[in-house]
Amino acid sequence: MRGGDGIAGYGEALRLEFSGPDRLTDAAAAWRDVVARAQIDDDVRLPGSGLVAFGTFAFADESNATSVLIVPELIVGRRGSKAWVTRIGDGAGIDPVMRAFGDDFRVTLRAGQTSPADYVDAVSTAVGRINDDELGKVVLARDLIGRLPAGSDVRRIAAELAIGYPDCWTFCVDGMVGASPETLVRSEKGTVSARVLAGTLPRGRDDRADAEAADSLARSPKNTAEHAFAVRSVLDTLGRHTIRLQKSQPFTLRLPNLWHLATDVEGVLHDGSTSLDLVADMHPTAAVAGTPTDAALAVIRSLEKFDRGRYAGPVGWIDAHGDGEWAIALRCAQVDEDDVVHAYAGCGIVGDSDPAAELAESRIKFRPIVEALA
Ligand SMILES: C=C(O[C@@H]1C=C(C(=O)O)C=C[C@H]1O)C(=O)O
Repeated sequence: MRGGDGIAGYGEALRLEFSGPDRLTDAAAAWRDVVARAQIDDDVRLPGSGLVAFGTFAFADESNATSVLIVPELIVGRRGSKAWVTRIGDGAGIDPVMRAFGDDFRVTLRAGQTSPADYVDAVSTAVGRINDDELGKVVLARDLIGRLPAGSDVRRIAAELAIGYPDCWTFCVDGMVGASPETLVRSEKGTVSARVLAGTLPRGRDDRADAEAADSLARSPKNTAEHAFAVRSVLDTLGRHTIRLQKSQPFTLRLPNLWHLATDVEGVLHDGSTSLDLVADMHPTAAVAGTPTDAALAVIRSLEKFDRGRYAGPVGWIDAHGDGEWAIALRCAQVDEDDVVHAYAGCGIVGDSDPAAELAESRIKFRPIVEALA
């Protein structure tokens, strides 16, 4: 959901689970099979109408988290002035009734497997490795943990995020809930687009300080270098699937909690890839892993003490044409079946990163989810 437009599913008509290094290509193939066997009646013909699966995928090949594609029994969608209902399989029996939110809850998150001091140490070690020329950039994250009262209504968290962060993509799929400012890829009727982020500064305390923050972000060699890595990785991959690939100039994107450096990319699909094929090829980008990818993933494995689960993985939806909208799962938390909440946030580390500043930045990135739970 973004800016009031979006799709919400009820029930589960089909649930497909994936894991391991081929989880994304397996999902792309499985979705082709599902579509080939489906009989679809869609008069609305808008992005998100007709047969749709929602998905959330683990970040790492070796993760213990399951990756899923879920086809709901009933979907309610809205885009601009149009709204629709899609019924799937036996969904004919379900009515899209409004269900009141469950009880209000307040949860405080505390440090998980990485204390703030551990994070500062990990960042220092990473800076050392970058300056030894082992790699150019690595994204290091830390985790927070908490527990919701039993049976809490996770929709409350999604609703808070959608209201507070209308320019972000708010998602809630299989307990993975968040509001991400960054897309991995969107495809719609042959046009492929992406919003790449990397480079961050906190918002200023007043208008003047805020304008200065945006200005210094746009001029900062550290942030522009970090941003360039992320844009290059997206252009390289999308270049294989598109023609007329264009990028905007980097611009400063204002969110309620911080400024990001952003670049929008758009091209014309030339090889019939579905949005999941593109996701499979693009993940993980330099925005959430680093560069070069393999060296960055090795540093993440050695310095992060936890399984990222679906954090920093692709989250979104795909329709019967293969079109879809996939965000990178950031500013998010995973609510497990036992009501335990794991939240994650990370920062792109380059050669001149200051560990204390990165810790402060990660704190601000936690703010959307920490506040939505409070
Ligand atoms: C890794 C995260 O964010 C990423 C890292 C950024 C940075 O370091 O500047 C900015 C946006 C995202 O690409 C996160 O929010 O957890």
